[in-house]
Amino acid sequence: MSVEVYYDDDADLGLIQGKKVAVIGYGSQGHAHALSLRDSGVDVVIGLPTGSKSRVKAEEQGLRVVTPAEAAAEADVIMLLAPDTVQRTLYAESIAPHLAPGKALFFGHGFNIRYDLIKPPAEVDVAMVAPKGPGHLVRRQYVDGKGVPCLVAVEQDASGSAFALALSYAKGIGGTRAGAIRTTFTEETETDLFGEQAVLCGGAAALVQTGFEVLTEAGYAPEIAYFECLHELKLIVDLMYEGGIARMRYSVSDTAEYGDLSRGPRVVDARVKEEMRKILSEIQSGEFAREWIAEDDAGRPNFAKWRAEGAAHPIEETGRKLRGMMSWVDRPITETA
Ligand SMILES: NC(=O)C1=CN([C@@H]2O[C@H](COP(=O)(O)OP(=O)(O)OC[C@H]3O[C@@H](n4cnc5c(N)ncnc54)[C@H](OP(=O)(O)O)[C@@H]3O)[C@@H](O)[C@H]2O)C=CC1
Ligand SMILES: CC[C@](O)(C(C)=O)C(=O)O
Ligand SMILES: [Mg+2]
Ligand SMILES: [Mg+2]
Repeated sequence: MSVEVYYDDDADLGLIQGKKVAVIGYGSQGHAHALSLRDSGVDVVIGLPTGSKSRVKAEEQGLRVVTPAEAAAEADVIMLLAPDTVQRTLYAESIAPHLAPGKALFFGHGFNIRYDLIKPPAEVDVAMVAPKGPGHLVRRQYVDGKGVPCLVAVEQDASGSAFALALSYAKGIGGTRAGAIRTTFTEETETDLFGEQAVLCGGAAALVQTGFEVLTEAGYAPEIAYFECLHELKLIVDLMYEGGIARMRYSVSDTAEYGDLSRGPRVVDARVKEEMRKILSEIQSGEFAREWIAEDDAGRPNFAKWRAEGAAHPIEETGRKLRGMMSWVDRPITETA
C-alpha cells in the first residue's frame, strides 16, 4: 500500500487515557467520539452552549456537560466537533483563550485549518482524527467491537508526540480496529469535499433524482421508478462495498453488465469528468470554502431554498409511501442514536 496504516497494536491507548478530553459538540460525530472514548476509559467532558438542544441528550447518556469555554479550560485535548461553519467563531470566543503549551487541539475534518479560518498558536499540538463514515456508524461499529477506518493527520507537533496522541485517540473510538491511515489536513479536506460533492452526496443524489425524473416523465409509475433508481441502489452499492465494482458486475446479470459497460460512460461522460475537475479546482483554490462561509454568514438563503426544493422532489413522497411497506428500512430522517 502507498499509505501508512496503523492498527490497534501500533497505538497506545494509555496516552489518551492519561488526558482529559473535551468534545465540543454532540451531534453525529461528537456523540460517537464522546461515548466511545468514555467506554475506552477516557475522562471526557462535553462542551455545549447553554441553549444547545444537544445538552439533554449528552446528559441523558451519562456525560458531564459544561460550556465550550469551561470544557476547553479544563481539558488537555480539545476535539472540535461543532459544525464547520461555527468552528471559527467558537474557537475565537471560547477555545483560543484557554489554549496553553502542552494542550492539543483536535479536529474531525480539516476545513478550518486548511482554509486558515483557525490559526492555533505554535505551542499547541494540532491534529485530526477523521472517521471515514457517519458518526452513528462510528458508534455502532465501536459497540459491536469493530471500527470505522479513520484518517489521522498532524498539522502542528509542538509536543513531539502529536501523532502518537492522535493514534491513541483513534484507538479510543475504534478507528485502529479497522485501520488508521496517515494523511495531511490538506489531503483529507480536499478529498473529503470532493467526494461528498461530486460522488457520494451531490453526484449520487443528482443521478438518482434525474433517473427518477426521466422514467416518470416518460409515463412510468413513480413507485417502479423509485425501486429502479433509489431502492436498488443500496443493493448495488453493497456489492461494490463488499468486493469492488468487479464484485457487483460478477453478481448482476450479463444483460445488466453489458448495459453498464456500454451505457454508463455515456451518462458520466467527458463533460461530467471536466465538471468534476472544475469542482476539484474550486476546492483547491478555496473558492468553495469562501462561497460556503459567505452563504452561512448571509443566513444560508440558497442552502435553505435548495434544501426545500430537494425535500419537495416527488421522489421523496413516493419513497415515504413505499418505505411504509418496508418495516425494516422505515427510519426517520432525523434519527440520531
Ligand atoms: N457527520 C459526519 O458523520 C461527519 C462529520 N465530520 C466532521 O465532524 C464535525 C462535526 O460534524 P457533525 O457531527 O456532522 O455535526 P452535527 O451538525 O451533527 O452536530 C454539531 C454539534 O455541535 C453543536 N454545536 C452547535 N453550535 C455549537 C457551538 N457554538 N459550540 C459548541 N457546540 C455547538 C450542536 O448542538 P445543537 O444541538 O445545539 O445544534 C451539535 O451537538 C465537522 O467538522 C464535520 O465536517 C467528519 C466526518 C463525518
Ligand atoms: C460523506 C459526507 C461526510 O464527508 C462524511 C459522513 O464523511 C460529511 O461531511 O458528513
Ligand atoms: Mg467524509
Ligand atoms: Mg465531509
